[in-house]
Amino acid sequence: MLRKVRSHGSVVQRVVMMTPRQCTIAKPQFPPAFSFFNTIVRPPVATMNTPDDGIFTQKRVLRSKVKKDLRSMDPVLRSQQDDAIQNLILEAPWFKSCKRLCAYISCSALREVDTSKVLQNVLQKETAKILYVPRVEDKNCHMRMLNISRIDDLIANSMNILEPAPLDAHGNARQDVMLADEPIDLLLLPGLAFDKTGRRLGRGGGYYDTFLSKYQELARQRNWKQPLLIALSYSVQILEDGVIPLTPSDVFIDALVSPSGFIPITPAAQEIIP
Ligand SMILES: Nc1nc2c(c(=O)[nH]1)N(C=O)[C@@H](CNc1ccc(C(=O)N[C@@H](CCC(=O)O)C(=O)O)cc1)CN2
Ligand SMILES: Nc1ncnc2c1ncn2[C@@H]1O[C@H](COP(=O)(O)OP(=O)(O)OP(=O)(O)O)[C@@H](O)[C@H]1O
Repeated sequence: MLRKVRSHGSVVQRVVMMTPRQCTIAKPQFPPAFSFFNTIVRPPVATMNTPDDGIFTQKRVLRSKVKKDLRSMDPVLRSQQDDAIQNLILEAPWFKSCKRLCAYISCSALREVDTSKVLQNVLQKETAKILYVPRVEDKNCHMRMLNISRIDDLIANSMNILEPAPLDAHGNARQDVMLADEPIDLLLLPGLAFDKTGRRLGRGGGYYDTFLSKYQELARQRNWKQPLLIALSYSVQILEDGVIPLTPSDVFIDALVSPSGFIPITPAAQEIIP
């Protein structure tokens, strides 16, 4: 949702992100320096709660627990796990051969698995890969995946997550993956918790589940091969099977990359193991 907000005397448009049970109005902030290692400055928030049903409460409780575990993770261990996960991806045949992919821009303040090395590799001209990254449009869990060709194409949104502006430096609309003529082969997904049956707990915005179900439908209509859905996970984020509450719109992942290796879940993921 775009809201006009008065900031130091001038009116600026800011994207205000809404989680399903909570409307959060972020105080305007000046964009920080562009960096993968951005930190979140939490603004004071106005909060509006609506009644919950049980399963969403269970999800919320689990999110809080995992966020706490992530915050208490030793930074050295975290950095080692970031390297291990990214090295596994960079060496994987399914990554090397992939031509078009969607990936998230990691936010260290959210304790997300770092994607900076992977993205740097993808954006080298020699790899000739086409990259799409998320941009929250904030209407009905609406997120688009837009094409970028340089890290400098990104600016911080109200949550301090880097994302592309809809227009590039020449004023041309960036390509939206939903309007592309060719399919993506791979999606690298963030998340708070995962299990080895393919369940994924996101941050509660419904952005990824909504996007994934729409993209899967598009691929079905066009007779395209479905993209591999591969989530990146610290060891502490892999929970016992069945512990993650499930709601009807949850989309299952194909595989996990954790510091201890690639964990295939679906037949599609088994097929790509050398
Ligand atoms: N790096 C990255 N980019 C992404 C996502 C993501 O999870 N990671 N998204 C995936 O959807 C979308 C953005 N959705 C987001 C949803 C919540 C929060 C967030 O900061 N949540 C806080 C709690 C906020 C609150 O409850 O008011 C948190 O998780 O601590 C960030 C992004 C698109 N881009
Ligand atoms: N395909 C969809 N279409 C419409 N709404 C959806 C869809 N998927 C999820 N939602 C809605 O999004 C909200 C959040 O869902 P949920 O708690 O499962 O999110 P999440 O999996 O944690 O987040 P994300 O999908 O962003 O990673 C719910 O209200 C859910 O109904």
